[in-house]
This record gives sequence, structure tokens and C-alpha cells, in this order.
Amino acid sequence: MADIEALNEEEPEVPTIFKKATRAVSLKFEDVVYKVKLTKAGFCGKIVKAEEKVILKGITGKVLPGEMLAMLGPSGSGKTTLLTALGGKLGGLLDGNISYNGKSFSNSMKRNMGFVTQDDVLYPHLTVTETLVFTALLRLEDSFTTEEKIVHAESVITQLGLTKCKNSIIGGPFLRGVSGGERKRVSIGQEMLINPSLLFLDEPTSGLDSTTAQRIVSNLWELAKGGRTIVMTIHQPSSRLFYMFDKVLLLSEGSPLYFGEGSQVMDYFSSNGYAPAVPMNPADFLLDLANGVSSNSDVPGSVKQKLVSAYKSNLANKLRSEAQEIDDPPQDGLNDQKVARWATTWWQQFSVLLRRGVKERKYDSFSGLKIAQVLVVALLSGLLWWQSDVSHLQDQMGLLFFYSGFWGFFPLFQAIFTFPQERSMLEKERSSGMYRLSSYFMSRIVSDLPMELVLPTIFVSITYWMAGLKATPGNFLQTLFVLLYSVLVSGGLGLALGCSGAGPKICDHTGIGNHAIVPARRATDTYPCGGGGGAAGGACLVGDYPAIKQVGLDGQVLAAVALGIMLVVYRLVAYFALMRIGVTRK
Ligand SMILES: Nc1ncnc2c1ncn2[C@@H]1O[C@H](COP(=O)(O)OP(=O)(O)OP(=O)(O)O)[C@@H](O)[C@H]1O
Repeated sequence: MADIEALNEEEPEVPTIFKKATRAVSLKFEDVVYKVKLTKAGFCGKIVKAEEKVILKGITGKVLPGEMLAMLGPSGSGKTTLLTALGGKLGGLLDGNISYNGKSFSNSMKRNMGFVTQDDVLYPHLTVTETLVFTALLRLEDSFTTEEKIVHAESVITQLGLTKCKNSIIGGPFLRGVSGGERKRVSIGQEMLINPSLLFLDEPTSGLDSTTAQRIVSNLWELAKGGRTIVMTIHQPSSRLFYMFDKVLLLSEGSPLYFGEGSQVMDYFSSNGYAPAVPMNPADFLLDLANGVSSNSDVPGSVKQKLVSAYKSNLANKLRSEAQEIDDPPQDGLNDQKVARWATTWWQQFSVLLRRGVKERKYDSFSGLKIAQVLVVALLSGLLWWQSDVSHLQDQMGLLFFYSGFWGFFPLFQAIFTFPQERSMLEKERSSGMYRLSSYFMSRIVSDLPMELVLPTIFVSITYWMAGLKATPGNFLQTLFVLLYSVLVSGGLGLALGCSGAGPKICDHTGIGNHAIVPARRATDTYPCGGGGGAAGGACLVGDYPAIKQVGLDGQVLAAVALGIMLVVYRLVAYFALMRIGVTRK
């Protein structure tokens, strides 16, 4: 432990709010079994065979406040699945008992629990401080003022040693931001904000150098010593890390090989005939055993089988009776019924999400690059259709079709392609009960509006006059209005496709947009048509122009109603598709 103390010497004083857990939680799990149904599709996607695969084969254990449990095992042994089950995030065929202070999973537990996923799901353009402040504003209860929430976020930054990079952006695949270790600490910080009594972490040290890994685990060790219960999966910890864990669970293909004190694990295996031939990192030795590799030739037969049987005869019953012991439930004074489902009001959630959404969109759909793209296309099309007077009605029609085509697809693809990134964020935040779906959805619709309204307005304002369309304010405004209406519908379609994961399969509505956009010319306007058939001798009615006649100008009200229905229905489809995301066990 001298190492930990040495590492923490440089750390600033821990703010008092994080010194102690507000509520101690004993986590117990007994005979946890998880199965999945694997289906084999035959001809025409017809399901011909459904097999059951057992992922977790009866895991038992208990972790008390102040303890840190490490789950070890080869890749695919079931560590993440068990962690997800213990974190109340796994539905389906889950059997066995999981209890928190002797009770089942509840809203109050959800609000006292942090879950750090393996992948850091963070907005790339926000800074470390912004990321943590937005999370604090959403996750901390109404009883804190906004200033207190900001102070809380700053305390987490200090405690996790993020002060040096607090104004740096998080970054992403093509955007340089903070380092991997700093990103991980930001993810941990997001969970620490609520001062959780129970913290789950999926491989918090993967991909990090051993010093950074050590620093992160030291932070977690400090948290555990403040009375919290910490459970994590970990890949090949170094020996100095290994000895920080109070308890260790070793898994092999879903079966437990050991659960108990970390300090006794080597004695347990050597008493069963398995000891390392040379001094080695205990974690490496355990992983070798879980992979069925042992240098010990005295013990014949399959190593894994032997260890599974040894667990059943030596540990299973003892652990089961320990898990059934009734510990004095900590007097936390929290009544599950009294804990409201959400920490903040609908309006607070909406306004914070809106501010965050607008900030993020400044770098995305409403960025300088996107505005420049639209300006360039507007100027080019203005030049292409430069002052095309009414004698070139076909050219003007072409421009109108271009309007509805371009502005039909631009917001559509924008919504389809940006949503997948947002989906994982929504999954993470909704599963931790951060906000209502409706407040997220409304904020998303409103924060998309600048892109959906301002960009087309700039576009039409440039091209309409450059192209010499009918130069009356009334016609201009009507054209603009119809285009904006169509853009909103298109954005809704993109949202529906993005949210449902359906991709660009549904036919577009631009045909109806064309129907409605023709107000740039009226059916009763005339154009010079060189005699013959002209209603006014050499001038023909715009409504009689073959291309316009084919689209028809009679159905404008019907088209507007159809667009109105789509405007609502697409958004409803998106909303219902999102209802499946981030739903957790209660
Ligand atoms: N829903 C599912 N359907 C099918 N197989 C699944 C499902 N969930 C998990 N599995 C399988 O269960 C096994 C355990 O997965 P899990 O992610 O828990 O392993 P892990 O020990 O965390 O692995 P890693 O260390 O690589 O992250 C894997 O073989 C995985 O493919």
C-alpha cells in the first residue's frame, strides 16, 4: 500500500463531499445464471433452430462497503455480462438472486449507483469541464443550486487529477483531444459526481500504460475506502494492482473458479495442486489457469474441469451460505418509495440538453464548414440559373426541383448519419436514469432547428434573387415557407430512420415537396410561348406548361396536409423507436 500513498501524495486534498459514501451498499449475488437464445435462420430468414447458450453458470458472492472486487478471466468468459447483470442493466433470461442491502434493484439504488462502460461515450467537442458540468446539472438533485453543481464538477476534476486538461476538448477518432487515461478519468468522474455508493467499472484500465492504470485504480481504492462498494472487470492487472483488490472472482467460460479474498487466492490454488513453477504475477497465473494452462504435471486431466469441480466442492456452499447471511442493513434513512425517478424537472433537463445540443451542433450540423458548403452550393446554383427569366420556364422549374431535392436530402442524411453516435450516448445516459426521453427528444428537435431553418433560408435568399424568380416578397416568402416546411419533414424522416436503425430504405417525400413549392410561379402567371395554344396570344399559362401540368398545381392544400401528417408521424415513429433504448431492469 506504500505505493498508493506515494502516488496520492501529489494529489490535492480530497473534497469533503467525496470522502464518505452517503449510503453503504452490500451487494450479494447468488447462483446467477444467464442464458441467451441463439437462433439459426434458414431459407427466407425463417427460424429453423433456436439454441440456448449459457453465458453465466451459477455465480455466487458478496461485496461489502469498503471493498473492491476484481473480476478476472479470459476474453469471453462472461465478465462484462456479469457486471451488467449486477448493475441492473441486463434483462432477458437472468436467473438467481441479486440484492442490494437485501433488496432488489430499485430507483433509489439506480440513483446511488455508477456504471462506467468499457468504451468512453463522451461528446468529442465538449471540454472536460463542460462534460462534467453538463452531467452534474443533469444528475445532481434539485436540492443543489446550479452553482453548487458546478462546484461539485470542479471538485471531481481536482480529485481525479484532471486540472491540467480541464479546458481541453475530449476529442474523438479524427480530433485530437485529451489522452486515453484522461478520457477514462472523465468517464469515471461522470459517475463520481453523484457520489455513488456502488460503482461498477468495465475494464477501466484497458489500453492504458501501467502508471496511468495504477493511478486510476488508486483513485478507485480511495473511493472504496470511503465506504463505497466497487466492482470492476480487469484484464491482466500488474501485480501491484492485483494486491489492491480486496476480493477476486475468477471466471472461465462462464463458470466461477474462485471467489474470495485476493490475498488468499494463491494459497487456494496451491492447496488444490496448482502453484506457479516460477515467481510470477498472480493475475497472469490465474489467467493461465482459467485458460486451462498449467505447468503442474502432477494433476492429470483437464485443468478447467478440475478447477470447476474444486470450486463446487470447496467454495460453492460456503459462498452460498455467506450470501444468505443477513447482515445488518445499513441505516441509510432512504426509503425507496420516497425517491423520485428523476433528479431534475422536465424543464431543467430540457434546457440543459438543449444547451449541450446547441454547443455540440456548432461543430457538427451547424458548423462553419456546413455553412460554407451551403453558401458555395447557393452561389453556384445562383450563377447556373443566373437571371433565368420566365421565357425559360423549364430552367426555373429545374431550380425549384433542385431546391426540393437538395433540401429534401441534406437534413435527411444529416439526421441519419449523426444519430448512431448519439445513440450510444442516449443508451448510456438513459440507462443511468439521467433524463426523460421526452425532454431529450424535444431538445433534439429544437437544437436541430438552426440547421433546418437558418441554412435553407440563407440558401433561398441567395438563389431566389440571383436566379430571377418572380421578384415579389409574397412569392419569395411563400417559396421559403414551403421549403422550410419540407425541410422539417425531411429532418423528421431522417430522425425516424436514424432512430429505428432502418437506414435510407423508405421512399422520400420530395415529390410532395415539388407539388407544394411551385408558388415561385403561379398557375395564372403567363410565359412567352411563341404563339399557338397560348391563352393570351403568344403567352401561355404557367399552369399549362407540360412539366407543371404533369405535377399539377391543384393539389397544393392536399400536399400541405400530407406533409403536415408526415411532420408529426415521422417524429412519433422516431420517439417510439427510441423508447427501447436504455431500458433497464427495475
Ligand atoms: N446477447 C448475447 N448473445 C449471444 N452471445 C452473447 C450475448 N451476450 C454475451 N454473449 C457471449 O457470452 C460470452 C461472454 O461475453 P462477455 O462480453 O461477458 O465476455 P468478457 O469476459 O467480458 O469478454 P471480454 O474480456 O473480451 O470483454 C461471449 O462469448 C459472448 O459472445
